[in-house]
Amino acid sequence: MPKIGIIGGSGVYGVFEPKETVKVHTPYGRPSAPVEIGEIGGVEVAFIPRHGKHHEFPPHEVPYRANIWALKELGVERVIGITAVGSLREEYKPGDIVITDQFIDFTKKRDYTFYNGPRVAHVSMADPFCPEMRRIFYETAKELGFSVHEKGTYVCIEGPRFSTRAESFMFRQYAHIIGMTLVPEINLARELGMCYANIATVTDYDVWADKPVDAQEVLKVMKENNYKVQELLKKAVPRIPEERKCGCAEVLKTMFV
Ligand SMILES: CSC[C@H]1O[C@H](OP(=O)(O)O)[C@H](O)[C@@H]1O
Ligand SMILES: Nc1ncnc2[nH]cnc12
Repeated sequence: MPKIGIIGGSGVYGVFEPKETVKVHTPYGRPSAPVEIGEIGGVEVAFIPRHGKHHEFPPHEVPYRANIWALKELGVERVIGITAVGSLREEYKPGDIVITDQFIDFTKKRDYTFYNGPRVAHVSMADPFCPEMRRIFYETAKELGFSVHEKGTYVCIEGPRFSTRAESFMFRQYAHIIGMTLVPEINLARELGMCYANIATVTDYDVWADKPVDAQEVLKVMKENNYKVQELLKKAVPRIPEERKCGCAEVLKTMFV
């Protein structure tokens, strides 16, 4: 059973040669695509392309609950979310990698929880990312010589449109990177006691800089930098300890009312 699950974002459609493809049905419908099972550096891993095999799910229609539920059902304990993000700061440059450590939620109408009653849960989100995985990804990216940021606050917008200049200016006051998919993927993983880490690749300077971002630019830059994500996963995944000492699952003890 794979203990590590990877959710690939825009431009990331396969991170290994799958040994098996599993069709999972969940109480929340089907995941974005059948789950691919394979190996990275000798470690069994499950993979789901977030937007579907042919990028058919826009960010606000991704079946986030089904994706996380399917991974959980397959035995996954740690989720690695790969995302393409815009930069809100000069020093976060296109091509850089960010090991996100905080987020701000500006989404509007998604399915945020597995607990819509009668069971009620309030999950702690103060430190939402797995510290064990974050350390491993940061150190490995540095070893590989990549330009990597140890921290970054990700503001998640509803999309599918990009921001206005006024919105971007506001987001710049308190976040470093911007995307459309971290929420509610991370909330849902945490509600099931899973670890979550985000490897974000910067693709553009959003709309505050001279040239406003467009989708073609995001996909082009992501394609050019895909090898970094592949190399990082290849080297870092085998370093993730099987036994979790991070405490991410501790939230389950206190979240139910
Ligand atoms: C293709 S442009 C916008 C699109 O790219 C990012 O996707 P992901 O986070 O899944 O890599 C962004 O969040 C939007 O969904
Ligand atoms: N500038 C941007 N805004 C929102 N999502 C993005 N994904 C990649 N670049 C983005």
